[in-house]
Amino acid sequence: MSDATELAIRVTDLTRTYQSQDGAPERTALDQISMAVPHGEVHGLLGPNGAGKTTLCKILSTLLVPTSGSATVSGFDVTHEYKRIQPLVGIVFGGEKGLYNMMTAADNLHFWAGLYNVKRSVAKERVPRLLDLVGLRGRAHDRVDTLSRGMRQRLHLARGLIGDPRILILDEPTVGMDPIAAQEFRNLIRDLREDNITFLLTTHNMAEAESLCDRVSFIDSGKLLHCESPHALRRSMSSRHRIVAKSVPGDIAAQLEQRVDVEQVRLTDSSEAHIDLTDKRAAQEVLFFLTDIGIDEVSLAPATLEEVYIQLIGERGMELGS
Ligand SMILES: Nc1ncnc2c1ncn2[C@@H]1O[C@H](COP(=O)(O)OP(=O)(O)OP(=O)(O)O)[C@@H](O)[C@H]1O
Repeated sequence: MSDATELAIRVTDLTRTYQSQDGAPERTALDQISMAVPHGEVHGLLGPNGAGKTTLCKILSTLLVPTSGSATVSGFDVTHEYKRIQPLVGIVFGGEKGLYNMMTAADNLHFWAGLYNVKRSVAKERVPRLLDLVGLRGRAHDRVDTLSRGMRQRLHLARGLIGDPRILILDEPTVGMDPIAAQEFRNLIRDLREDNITFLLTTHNMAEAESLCDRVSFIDSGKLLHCESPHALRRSMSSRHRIVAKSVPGDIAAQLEQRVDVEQVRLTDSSEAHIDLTDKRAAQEVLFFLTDIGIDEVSLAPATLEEVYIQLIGERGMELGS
């Protein structure tokens, strides 16, 4: 057996192209991507519109075949052993796909249980349990078109779990949810981690990726740019050095702003000063200076994942993936 069996997902030199209509050149959605995701990891797929994230999710859930290269899920090849993969993988696509509006929440889950070959007796126990898990037991007998968008997303998650998957692929699962519903959804994912489910999560929400993911892969124009923990990425990729200090007097803030290596000094509502500097050395100097004059609530703050994203991908903005 190959070492791929130790991994939930292994992708090797994976390329996927799409034929275009009207004789236009074919489009390369994934360009020789390689990555490995161990069991139990929450792995984020980040990148701009058209980067290739959904294409990767579809290949791993055996909805699409690769053009070249290979991918395995729990050691099974997506092209040749897709029947072994299907029972292991749950898919949750954001938006409207995958639920039948005219059917009730419970009937939708029973329907999908049938497609996943879940025994009736098992489904009878599992459907109410999953509805409970996603907070929809009270709406079990309501038609899907009477549920709010956030509720439908939670029902999507229950649908993704109906086959008792080992790997759950979530493609923008919180899109369109209000902040509370999205928070509850994230809490659910944290709870599910306890069951050692592996998650592949596509999101444009950097705070979500930062709070949920063990590691993230940045994809841009079908290529993998970086694959690291959010924390490591924030530390290694950031060219920004920010000092956060409490109770900085106005004259000191003004004095710091005069330094050539200080980009900006911003005073926040919580009486913190955010001092952005051009390099690490300058940051250390300012750090020493502040502690010297008795300001002891002072620290270096790494960039957020969102800032790293903008740094990596932002400059090309809307051109990407077009
Ligand atoms: N069925 C298709 N036919 C032709 N081209 C496609 C098809 N599906 C996707 N593409 C193209 O492949 C590229 C990658 O698309 P994909 O949907 O994988 O990106 P994405 O990263 O998921 O984007 P988004 O964040 O907008 O959902 C894009 O250029 C897209 O236009």
